Amino acid sequence: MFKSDTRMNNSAKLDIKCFRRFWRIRGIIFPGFPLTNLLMFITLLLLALFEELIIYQVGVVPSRFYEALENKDLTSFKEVALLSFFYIALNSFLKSGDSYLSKLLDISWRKCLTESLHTSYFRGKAYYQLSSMQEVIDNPDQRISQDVKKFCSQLSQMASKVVVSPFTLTYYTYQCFISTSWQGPVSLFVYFIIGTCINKLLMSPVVSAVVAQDKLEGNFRFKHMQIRVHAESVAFYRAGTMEHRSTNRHLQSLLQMQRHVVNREFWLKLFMNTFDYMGSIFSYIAIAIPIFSGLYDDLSPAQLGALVSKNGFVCIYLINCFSQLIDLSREVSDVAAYTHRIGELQEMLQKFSEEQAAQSIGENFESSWDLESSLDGGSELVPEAFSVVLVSFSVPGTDDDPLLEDLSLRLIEDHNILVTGNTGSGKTSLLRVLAGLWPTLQGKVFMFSCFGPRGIMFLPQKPYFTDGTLRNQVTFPLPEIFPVTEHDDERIIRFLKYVGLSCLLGRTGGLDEPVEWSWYNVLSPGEMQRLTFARLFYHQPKFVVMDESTSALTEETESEMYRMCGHLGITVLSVGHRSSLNKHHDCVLRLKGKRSWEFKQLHA
Ligand SMILES: Nc1ncnc2c1ncn2[C@@H]1O[C@H](COP(=O)(O)OP(=O)(O)OP(=O)(O)O)[C@@H](O)[C@H]1O
Repeated sequence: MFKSDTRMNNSAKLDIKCFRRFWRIRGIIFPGFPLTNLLMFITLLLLALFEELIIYQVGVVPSRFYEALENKDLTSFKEVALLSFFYIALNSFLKSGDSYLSKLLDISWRKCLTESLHTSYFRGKAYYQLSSMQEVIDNPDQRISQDVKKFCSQLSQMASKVVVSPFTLTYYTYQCFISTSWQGPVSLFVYFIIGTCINKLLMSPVVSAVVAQDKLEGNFRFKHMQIRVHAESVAFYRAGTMEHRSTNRHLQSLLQMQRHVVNREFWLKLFMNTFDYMGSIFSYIAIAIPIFSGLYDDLSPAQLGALVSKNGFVCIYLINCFSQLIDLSREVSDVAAYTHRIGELQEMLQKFSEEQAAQSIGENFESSWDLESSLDGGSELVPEAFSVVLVSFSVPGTDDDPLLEDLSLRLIEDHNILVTGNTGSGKTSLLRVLAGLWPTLQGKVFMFSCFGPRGIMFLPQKPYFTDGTLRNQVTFPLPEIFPVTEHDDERIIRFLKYVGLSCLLGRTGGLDEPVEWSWYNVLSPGEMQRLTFARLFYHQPKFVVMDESTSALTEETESEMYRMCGHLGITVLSVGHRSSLNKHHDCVLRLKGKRSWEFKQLHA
């Protein structure tokens, strides 16, 4: 496993680090251009503000009803009744608009954030490095798909409330001050400050527990995915019982953590409920102070009733604003937890990106396919793929124990090389070094060819199939924008036929028919290797590096594949164990274990 010096901080809290991470995410969900998200957010705020104004009008309607009824004034009663219907209709419209806009914002934020993470995740080989660093960054897939989704939806639901609350607080504090003098607002503010401090204390443990719960959630989902992907192997081993136990173990840890979260939330909720109910009592105390101190003694009963109703609403609403802020703590703790998980991923991806930028300075090969030279066909075909000069390497993170030392090797045109050696001697690792996936300890790999159809291509030990049509499998990894020529169909069909897979055309219904099934489930290992060869012939690179790519084929088919490579002018470096491979290669690199190796001509 890869090791990293950047250990992730497990004690996720609502602290300055959380705010810093949130601020970075803010830059992504509110990009400088286009301003769509910002405009949507401002509209949402205006809607929320307008909603608050209407709520105030609705809130003072009962006091007007009191006045009209006490004075037995029918005209004014009708007016108030009509007005209240209008306010209610307007309020419903504003509430629905608010919820509609916040959902749109949720989608738009999710798009920005996920796309930004995708950009860093698929840049260079970050996805590969992350997959080898599970102990540092758990479940990156869950962070990108689930945590981002929950982050955006929670944030969009609470954002307008948080931003609008200073305005409503100011307004209702002012109204409260008018009706209860300074005692009312001051006592309510003291009450709120004490509440916030207690809330902060109770919320921090919830944040770290939610982070841990999300990690276990990802592990549980991953276990199910593992069984789904390897269902056949599990069935062959009759390992259902064993896997059942293991999956239940994951579930148990998850549920245990969920219980832990619930326990911690209990105290938070207990406090929130107490705060809410105490708040409503407090609001009556705030109104009682001026009444009992004789401030309104000169008012008639009708006027006093209307005033109590109006002031009662103002104080209760002010308390309600405070309560709402405190109630938001559950959402805030969730958002803080997701902020940490997304932030950690961003930081790790940023680190990879910087490392890659530093590494690629001075290197003369591209990390992705060079399509330019394939397009214009004009670049020079280089007679040498790479040159390995006195290279030593080890599994990254175990630098003191090299797998191979002082290796020198060149792959030149028409000189096929076979790499053999015991299992675990470092054959695949050598290919990782050649492909730039692993760094070297000493020495250097000089790449003279680009990656791509006119350069060098790597066929990994485990065949890879993307989702999509049969054409997508053969032309992989060329992107859709790559021009497909009119000869393509003919070439694809010809190579499918050559590798003995023309039957696939019938099974899929044609080159461009989308298929629902997974290629891994329907193709045998031999068929997968044949399809990989069809892909190789289609691209017809100058050089190919193959890792046990014929292990599932018969010797006869293997010979046909190598014959076609020779016919198409593809120079091969193969990793393999079979002696039948010797005849297709000019020299052999034997990895002897314990860091040593030997290089020999095969046909003297
Ligand atoms: N990601 C990794 N983390 C830790 N150890 C690793 C990792 N990848 C490879 N190794 C170790 O490095 C050594 C060389 O592995 P490698 O895959 O190169 O062997 P190989 O010669 O290709 O074996 P085989 O013939 O079985 O494919 C092995 O001992 C393996 O366990």
